[in-house]
Amino acid sequence: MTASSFQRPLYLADQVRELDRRAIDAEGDGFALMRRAGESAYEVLCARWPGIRRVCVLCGGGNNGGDGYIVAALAAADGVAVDLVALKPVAELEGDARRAAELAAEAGVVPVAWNDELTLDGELMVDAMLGTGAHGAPRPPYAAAISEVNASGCPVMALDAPSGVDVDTGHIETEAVAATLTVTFVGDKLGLHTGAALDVVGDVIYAPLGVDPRSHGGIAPVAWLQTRQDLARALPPRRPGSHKGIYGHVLVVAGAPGMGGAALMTSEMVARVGAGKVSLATDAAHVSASLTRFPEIMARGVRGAPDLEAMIESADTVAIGPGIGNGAWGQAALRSVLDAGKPCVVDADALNLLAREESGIHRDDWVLTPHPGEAGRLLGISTAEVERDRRDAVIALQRRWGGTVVLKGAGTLVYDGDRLTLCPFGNPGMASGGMGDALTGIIAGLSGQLASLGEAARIGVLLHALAADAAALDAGERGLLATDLASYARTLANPQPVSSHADHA
Ligand SMILES: NC(=O)C1=CN([C@@H]2O[C@H](COP(=O)(O)OP(=O)(O)OC[C@H]3O[C@@H](n4cnc5c(N)ncnc54)[C@H](O)[C@@H]3O)[C@@H](O)[C@H]2O)[C@@H](O)CC1
Ligand SMILES: Nc1ncnc2c1ncn2[C@@H]1O[C@H](COP(=O)(O)OP(=O)(O)O)[C@@H](O)[C@H]1O
Ligand SMILES: [K+]
Repeated sequence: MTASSFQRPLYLADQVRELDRRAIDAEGDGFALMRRAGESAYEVLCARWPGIRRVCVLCGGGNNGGDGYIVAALAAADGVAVDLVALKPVAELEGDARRAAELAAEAGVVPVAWNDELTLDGELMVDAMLGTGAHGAPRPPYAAAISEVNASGCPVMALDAPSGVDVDTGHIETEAVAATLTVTFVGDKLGLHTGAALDVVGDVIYAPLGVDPRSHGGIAPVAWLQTRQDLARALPPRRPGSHKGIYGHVLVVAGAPGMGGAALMTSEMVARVGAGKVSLATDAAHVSASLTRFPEIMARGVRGAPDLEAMIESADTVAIGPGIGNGAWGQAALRSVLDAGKPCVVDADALNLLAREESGIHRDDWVLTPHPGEAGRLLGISTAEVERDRRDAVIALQRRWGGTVVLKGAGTLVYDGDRLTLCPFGNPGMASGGMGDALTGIIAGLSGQLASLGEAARIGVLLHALAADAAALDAGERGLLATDLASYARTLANPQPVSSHADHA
């Protein structure tokens, strides 16, 4: 896939430090960059908290602290009362951070050394304790200061990253500052957009500080942040002369005895995002409900392998997994699908069966959509290990199983062996049963309309999350159901205005 000009590149801490270094070399002055970091943070602060009277700035001993001293200097010069808590004595600061502290002193800011007796208050806390130079869990006195910031109950603006977050992975080892917003500098960081970090970053505002990371050749981003515009780019209006044969025939294999809901939710989504034809192979007991609810979907009860093989034969893509269980029905169905060698989207119980039974399988023409638990089973590691480094996990899954892997959960990652994309949309209302089935249907439904299965996975993840956001905007996150997504998914699958022949007459 070609790089979308809309997508924002994401980097690791070491890469951003290298970007900093190159920008400083080009400019010949590191302090100018730090000054711009402080200035842009202060601008964000004033826009978000206009008329603020009192701030508390906590500064660490490195350059992240330096950014904080600049913010403190600017606030004090503006007549804002500043309490500055220094985690390292100013006399021990070095380089640019030292210069920034001098600037704050000139503006009348008097630092107070951190001690456990301090009670933090103010209208706003500014977290300038740890940035890209942090390694491992926060050590004393940072750990205590982080707890104290969180206990204060004040809004928090984090500079570059909330202290305590691993900016490479989003992992939080012990405790991180819970920010209201994070202003991140020079290059945006992967770990601010996935996993546990999402609970503490607040709104992430990217401030490039005049540095264009893309102009610094040789530093390839580790991932790309999707944008809404990606949908319109991928899903142009349909050709007026279209017929159903060109948009793909998707077979959904889902719903072992007693699990018909998953089959209906998956196949409804296939149809709603515009597949040309949808068939459903399910347990015979679910057929009449399916026909009643969706007469457009060709539902058949599967009695044995020959039945299923015939249905697979006539399909372009197969989606398998939702509600297939781990019993005989599911095992036989998965075996038939894998033997047929058709492009497929594999989810849910099919992934658990794969993890249990298939040792050497590796394919290009499939999409696997594990949530972190399923991902752990596929890799033979724990869910916690998957979540500790989601990027590492999705890359390992793709290497092991091939194709395109979607690692679900907040900050969903999609990796096709070449490009890693991160979906910044979606909301906690999606933590409800059936949401994964909807995603499987959306990806399979798009597969016949896009250039590759990998693209169907990327665009499907985006569309699914945006549909959930639109639905949550209407009626809230709590109580959001997978079936609520259908009408929004349809709208989002048509991002361009629709024209009819009559318009051209
Ligand atoms: N001139 C530059 O390089 C620029 C740097 N910038 C800022 O500088 C930051 C990076 O600065 P640094 O490289 O000095 O790193 P940091 O300021 O992020 O952290 C380094 C300090 O934290 C301590 N530390 C590291 N891990 C710790 C842990 N787990 N527990 C307790 N203490 C720990 C180190 O001993 C050191 O004192 C960026 O995040 C950004 O905020 C920006 O001002 C832009 C310009
Ligand atoms: N907090 C969240 N933020 C964003 N997306 C979420 C969140 N929680 C769940 N999701 C998404 O909802 C879907 C849930 O899928 P899954 O866990 O397989 O559900 P189920 O098995 O119940 O169908 C995934 O696409 C996941 O990324
Ligand atoms: K910070």
